[in-house]
Amino acid sequence: MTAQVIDGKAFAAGLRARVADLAATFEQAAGRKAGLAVVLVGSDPASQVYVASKAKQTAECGMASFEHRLPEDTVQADLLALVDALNADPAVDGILVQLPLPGHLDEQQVVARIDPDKDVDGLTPLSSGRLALGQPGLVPCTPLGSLMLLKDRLGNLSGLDAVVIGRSILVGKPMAQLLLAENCTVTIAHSRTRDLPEVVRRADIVVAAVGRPEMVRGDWIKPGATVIDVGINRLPPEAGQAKGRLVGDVAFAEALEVAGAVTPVPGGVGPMTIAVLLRNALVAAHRNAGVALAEAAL
Ligand SMILES: Nc1nc2c(c(=O)[nH]1)N[C@@H](CN(C=O)c1ccc(C(=O)N[C@@H](CCC(=O)O)C(=O)O)cc1)CN2
Repeated sequence: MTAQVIDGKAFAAGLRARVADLAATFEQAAGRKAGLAVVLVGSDPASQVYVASKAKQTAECGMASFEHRLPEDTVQADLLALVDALNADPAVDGILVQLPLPGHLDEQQVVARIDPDKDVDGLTPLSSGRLALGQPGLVPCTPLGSLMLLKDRLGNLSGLDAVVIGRSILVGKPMAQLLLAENCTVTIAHSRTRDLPEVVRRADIVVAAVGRPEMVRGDWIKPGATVIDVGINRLPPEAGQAKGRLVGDVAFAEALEVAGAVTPVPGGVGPMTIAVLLRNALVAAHRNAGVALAEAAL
């Protein structure tokens, strides 16, 4: 039987609609809009597209969008000064610095400078610590979006075997923490993992976040498993085409033959990333303004 294709685009649209409803209620209660600031340094083409989408979707949800585009040769001190100014701005509830930053900048220092109460990316040391300790806080967008898709498909995840392939700060590590908090038995696999296919074959849940096109093959997947593909890789263009095809880290057609459910690329986890960012910005706005929010509604 063919696997269910998990429609992240539709799920993200539903989440954005809920955010928009609650953003309007927030504006009534707080007497101002919730505000999200996004900082882009340089001209990476993919980052430009993501930042433009973030600004557009923020405004569509009825929140204030503050976009800061800085030149490629921006120095660390100037970027830190902008973060400081956004930290101090009462109209800004959430701050996101688009990653990756140009190589000459110290990413960790920039992220750590963000006020944890405005850390809608969930990447500051305090947010990471809270997640590890099981304390409430803001959680990185892609892992939280992936968890929402998993819970929507599977309900209770308790006791399931989960393998996360990749150990990045942005996805792999927080994803593993979230699955652990749901009482999964979690394995984090990475480039040095021995016999990766065999490790993956044991998993009821596979989260692939390695950045290697179609690396996870169909015969690695346990029959009926739920596969979340976080990879977004552009293949070289075929003859006569300007752009190459987008593929994930999972061989999608092969996975469809074995898995119980699988996210497509595009249209799976990707759209959830921005929808969860808007959700996090709204959560931060409520906390910063002292307005109550039933977070379960999101
Ligand atoms: N500070 C951050 N930087 C980056 C993050 C992040 O969460 N915080 N994530 C990624 C990029 N990203 C958002 O920033 C992002 C990636 C993908 C998508 C998306 O909707 N993808 C579409 C396909 C888009 C295309 O055609 O290229 C999909 O999968 O359907 C949205 C946001 C790295 N940086």
